[in-house]
Amino acid sequence: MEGKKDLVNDACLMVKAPAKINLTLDVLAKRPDGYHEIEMVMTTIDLADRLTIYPREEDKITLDCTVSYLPLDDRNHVYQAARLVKERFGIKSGVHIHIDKQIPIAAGLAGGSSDAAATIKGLNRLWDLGMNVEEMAELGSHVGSDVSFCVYGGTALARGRGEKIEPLPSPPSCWVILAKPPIGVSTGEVYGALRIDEWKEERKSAEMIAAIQRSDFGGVCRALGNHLESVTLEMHPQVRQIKERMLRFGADGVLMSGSGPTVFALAERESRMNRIYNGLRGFCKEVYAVRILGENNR
Ligand SMILES: C[C@@](CO)(OP(=O)(O)O)[C@H](O)COP(=O)(O)OP(=O)(O)OC[C@H]1O[C@@H](n2ccc(N)nc2=O)[C@H](O)[C@@H]1O
Ligand SMILES: Nc1ncnc2c1ncn2[C@@H]1O[C@H](COP(=O)(O)OP(=O)(O)O)[C@@H](O)[C@H]1O
Repeated sequence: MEGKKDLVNDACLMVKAPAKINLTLDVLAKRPDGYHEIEMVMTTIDLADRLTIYPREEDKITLDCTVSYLPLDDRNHVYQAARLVKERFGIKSGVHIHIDKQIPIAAGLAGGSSDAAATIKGLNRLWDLGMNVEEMAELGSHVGSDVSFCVYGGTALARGRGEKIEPLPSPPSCWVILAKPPIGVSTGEVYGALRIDEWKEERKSAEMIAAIQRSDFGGVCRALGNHLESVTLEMHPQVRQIKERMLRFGADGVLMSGSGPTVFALAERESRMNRIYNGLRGFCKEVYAVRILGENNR
């Protein structure tokens, strides 16, 4: 492995990068800078990439990854995050970062954003930079809109273009069954196809926050909502088929995450989780059953 030749020693640091799901995603307005003003409730789940960070003497950032189809240069969010930390703090040494990729890519689960957040948190520890969570979230927002939330983790309301974070309590404990159809979705394309002038969809974030605060699982299921869902459903009819199948197998609530195409079902009981998981497996290659991760990990 070329990147590991000049490692300082065997000392390395491991950081977990969990995926997120959107319990809500309300689009409020299109902004002059091209982004959309949004409100969304997100929570991290127990499906995670793992990063191993090796210090190196040479002033260079190198990456390797368990999957072959991700770029390992400055197009990778991990590279961008590491470069940003080095620039901000004037660090003259380097790192090699190994990415153990478990989160599906371009899936609406913020895999790349979570890797970037884990890189910032890991380098903060490795180089003893003393950044607090707010400072790391601010730095991360320059890599992507979802990176700030991923720095906080847990459950939170995200506002602005996604970078203004207010932590929330954890939703009631439940199973999350995820199914990703074999298509990748471009977040920019989905936002771009929104016809915001004709927008009449109900906003769900306030109702979701109230249900979470009451620890009301039924209320959480009723408050699920995503304004990007109809756009992606129109582009990819398979997403609707997965939703229908999940409901038929007994899901308590079903929604597409982020810009998609991953769809998740919530289930309180393990028996339901098993039914949904087994019912989806013959239909879709990528199916996961995981738990919500809980409180934020500040
Ligand atoms: C939709 C969401 C929901 O959590 O996630 P994913 O589906 O990507 O996981 C996020 O809003 C995605 O965040 P992220 O993936 O970090 O987006 P960015 O890289 O910042 O932006 C990609 C593109 O999406 C559009 N964009 C993004 C965020 C936003 N509030 N308004 C936008 O219009 C812009 O066109 C931008 O160029
Ligand atoms: N470390 C990374 N992991 C995943 N995708 C990455 C990474 N770095 C850059 N990307 C690019 O970011 C895009 C979005 O990926 P991802 O974060 O997985 O999806 P999403 O924004 O839908 O949650 C992909 O086109 C991918 O090539």
